[in-house]
Amino acid sequence: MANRDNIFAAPIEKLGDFTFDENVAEVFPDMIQRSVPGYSNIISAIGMLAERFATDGSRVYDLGCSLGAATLSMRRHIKAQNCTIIGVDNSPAMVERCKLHVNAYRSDTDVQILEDDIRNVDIQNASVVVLNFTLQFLTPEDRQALLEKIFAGLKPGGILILSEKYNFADETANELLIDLHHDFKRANGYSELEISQKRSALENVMKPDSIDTHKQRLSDIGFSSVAVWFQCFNFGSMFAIK
Ligand SMILES: Nc1ncnc2c1ncn2[C@@H]1O[C@H](C[S@+](CC[C@H]([NH3+])C(=O)[O-])CC(=O)[O-])[C@@H](O)[C@H]1O
Ligand SMILES: O=C(O)C(=O)Cc1ccccc1
Repeated sequence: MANRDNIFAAPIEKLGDFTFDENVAEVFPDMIQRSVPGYSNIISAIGMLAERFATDGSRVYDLGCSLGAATLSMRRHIKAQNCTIIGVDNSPAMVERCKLHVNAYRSDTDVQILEDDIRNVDIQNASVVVLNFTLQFLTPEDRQALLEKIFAGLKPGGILILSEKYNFADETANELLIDLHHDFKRANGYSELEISQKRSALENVMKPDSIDTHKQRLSDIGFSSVAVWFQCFNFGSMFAIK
């Protein structure tokens, strides 16, 4: 059984910014499952998309891989020969645990896990790039630069899978979708205090874009076939094909 997330359960006097430290890594599977609507479905579908898009001898990137859920889903599905999956995360606690998960099984598809900032990682010969709830933690300028680098490193016909929390220009819609997300968290056992303290801790570090901003930015960079393939409340996932 994975450890239960009770990080924000007791009142925190000096609430700092949310970080992916040891405590978060320890409870991460429980936290993400109870916090992100559709997370398991998205992880499964990333495997299915990787199976379709991974090509022989290419690289597959999982940027902000945390404990490697998307990496492992892709490794299970990929049939192409001589692919390498490269998972990258800058949290030492996440990377340490991710390596344990990856090394628990052998597979034909090689997996390398790197402790690094995704802004510094070289992207080349890529058939699939995954940003599963990672882009939202970068500044707007860094989001643009990273997506340009991904576009340049993708092979023609390669796919970017981009999952994010969204905001909505219409204030009524935005508030309703945030409320529904909070209902989802309540239904998964989070208290009002946990919901409000986590919300405050995330305020400075995670600034969601709208679906329109994402689509426009991807099209401007040169991606074709940009589409939202999943949405539940204010969370969703897009693909963009080069
Ligand atoms: N600049 C950066 N460089 C490298 N890693 C970073 C950076 N900024 C944030 N991260 C890492 O991005 C991950 C975001 S979690 C991804 C879930 C995973 N994709 C999953 O499919 O389970 C999403 C969430 O918790 O909402 C964390 O592990 C950070 O350390
Ligand atoms: O919990 C939330 O409110 C979220 O927005 C999702 C999330 C999940 C895990 C770490 C950070 C944010």
